[in-house]
Amino acid sequence: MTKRRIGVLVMSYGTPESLDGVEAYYTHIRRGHPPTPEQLHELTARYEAIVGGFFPLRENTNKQVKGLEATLREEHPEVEFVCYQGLKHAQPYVEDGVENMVKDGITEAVGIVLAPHYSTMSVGGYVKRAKEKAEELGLHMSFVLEYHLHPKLLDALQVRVEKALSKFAEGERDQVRVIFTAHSLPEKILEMKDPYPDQLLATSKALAERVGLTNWQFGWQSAGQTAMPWLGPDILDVMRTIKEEGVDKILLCPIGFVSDHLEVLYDIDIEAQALARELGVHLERTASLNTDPLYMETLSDVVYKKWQEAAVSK
Ligand SMILES: CC1=C(CCC(=O)O)c2cc3nc(cc4[nH]c(cc5[nH]c(cc1n2)c(C)c5CCC(=O)O)c(CCC(=O)O)c4C)C(CCC(=O)O)=C3C
Ligand SMILES: [Fe+2]
Repeated sequence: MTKRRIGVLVMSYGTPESLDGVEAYYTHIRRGHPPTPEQLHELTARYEAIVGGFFPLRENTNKQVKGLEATLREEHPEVEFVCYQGLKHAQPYVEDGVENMVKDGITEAVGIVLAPHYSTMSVGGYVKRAKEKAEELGLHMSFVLEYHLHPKLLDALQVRVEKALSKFAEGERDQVRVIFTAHSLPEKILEMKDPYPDQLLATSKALAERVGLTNWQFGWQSAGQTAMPWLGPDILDVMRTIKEEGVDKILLCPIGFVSDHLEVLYDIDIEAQALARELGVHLERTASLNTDPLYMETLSDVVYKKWQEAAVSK
């Protein structure tokens, strides 16, 4: 008997294939408007500083998709899960992923984004595109919208916070200010009652409680350079402010990201580290989740539950 096949559309931001591809990628992020030469130069320089010949997010996403498929198959051998990639700003695009499932004869699928916190602008954007394509092609799809308090996700993050804290001298750990961070979004999301800030705070609080942190706060990172206001405070400003208050040990914990990429390897490891040196601050950051088995199990768990829910309601 052939097994029932279930498609899983695994969505992620996407990254260029090469330095030559940065312009097309940036143009896609800017909804078809090419960047100015200065903007292109600035972004290319940031990639050059981290890539060393390859783009880490591409490899990491490939591995996460494979890891999720392996975990789903191991945990649920009675059916056959098949994972497809759908990227927001690079090929294979979200729509390509949906089309590939249909071409392979998939008739039921679950979509999930490699980002644990829901916001209309980010996760909502991926889901809207996948839904539209699925409806057009007659594919039955349901979507995981968030998993920011999943116990296994929190387990994985807790281990990382504890490990990073152990890099500070034993008697100094209670002086370390832990800053949980995520990608900033335009402030206008607040008017739309977007759940993003609250979900990020919920993950932060859950972790602080598990680790027993009393000395922590939340900060936004990687805000865009546009005329409209973005959510703040920015972590670079937070670092300056708390240094003035006497804090000289900081741990950044980027809970909004699940992979090593530009915002972690450049915005934290290069930009924030340079500021830390300037301020005389000892700065550490938690390791990214990448293919941590606990993260793969988190994804597998929420995908399976969503598929079951959809199968029952059909
Ligand atoms: C919420 C959010 C996440 C997390 C959730 C998710 O993962 O979806 C995220 C992740 C990422 N963002 C990334 C890269 C970029 N994002 C940009 C621009 C923007 N990001 C935004 C939001 C987010 N971004 C927004 C509102 C903009 C303004 C333009 C727009 O309205 O869309 C720009 C343009 C230049 C700049 O502004 O720096 C770049 C290069 C990469 C890939 C890194 C790599 O390749 O290693 C990743 C994982
Ligand atoms: Fe981004």
